[in-house]
Amino acid sequence: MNRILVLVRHGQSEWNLKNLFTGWKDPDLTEKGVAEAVAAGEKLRDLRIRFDVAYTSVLTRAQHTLRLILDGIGQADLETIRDQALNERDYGELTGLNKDDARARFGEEQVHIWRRSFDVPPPGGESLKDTATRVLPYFEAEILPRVLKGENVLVAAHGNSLRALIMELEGLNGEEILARELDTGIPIVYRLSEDGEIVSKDVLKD
Ligand SMILES: O=C(O)[C@@H](CO)OP(=O)(O)O
Repeated sequence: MNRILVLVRHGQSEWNLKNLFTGWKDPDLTEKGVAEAVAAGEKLRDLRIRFDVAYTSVLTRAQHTLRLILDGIGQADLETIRDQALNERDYGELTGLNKDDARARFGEEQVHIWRRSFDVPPPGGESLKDTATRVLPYFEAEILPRVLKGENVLVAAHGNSLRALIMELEGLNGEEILARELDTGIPIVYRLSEDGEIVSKDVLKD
């Protein structure tokens, strides 16, 4: 089996647990997040995919998730490329605020718009559209060509940077992608055709 692209959001982070806007801040995984990453590795090991390369962001929670997965599948020495292009969406001035406190302060609707509209950025931060503008050129230049030449590629990244990738891969519009919530530590396994069409997609949920 080749031309496999696996996308996995990092396991639960300390700031996910505290319900804080995280963005480019760098908390590590919680115990639950570690267990999620280990479980993701077990599921991938059962599929017996041998990866040719892995990509991740420059943030600890994604790198730690990737490391646990690679240990789990017996590929701890796999070539790993870390790039800021795969970082979480920058939440600007919301970074570090509790999401419930932000709703109380700015109103439920405004916070929903900041979190889940396509092109309205939070103050000082990136919209999903802005995130896609940095993630997609990197994906198209670095990651996709390796899949299309027949390699198996693992990407461990973040809720919103992966949304941008999924939007492109699945041809979704801004509204459709925002309705997708990505679970922490759940691998999505795509097999692509030579021209980048999706041949199959499996979400490795229990
Ligand atoms: O806080 C964040 O950086 C992200 C991901 O945890 O949150 P949201 O789901 O609100 O976009």
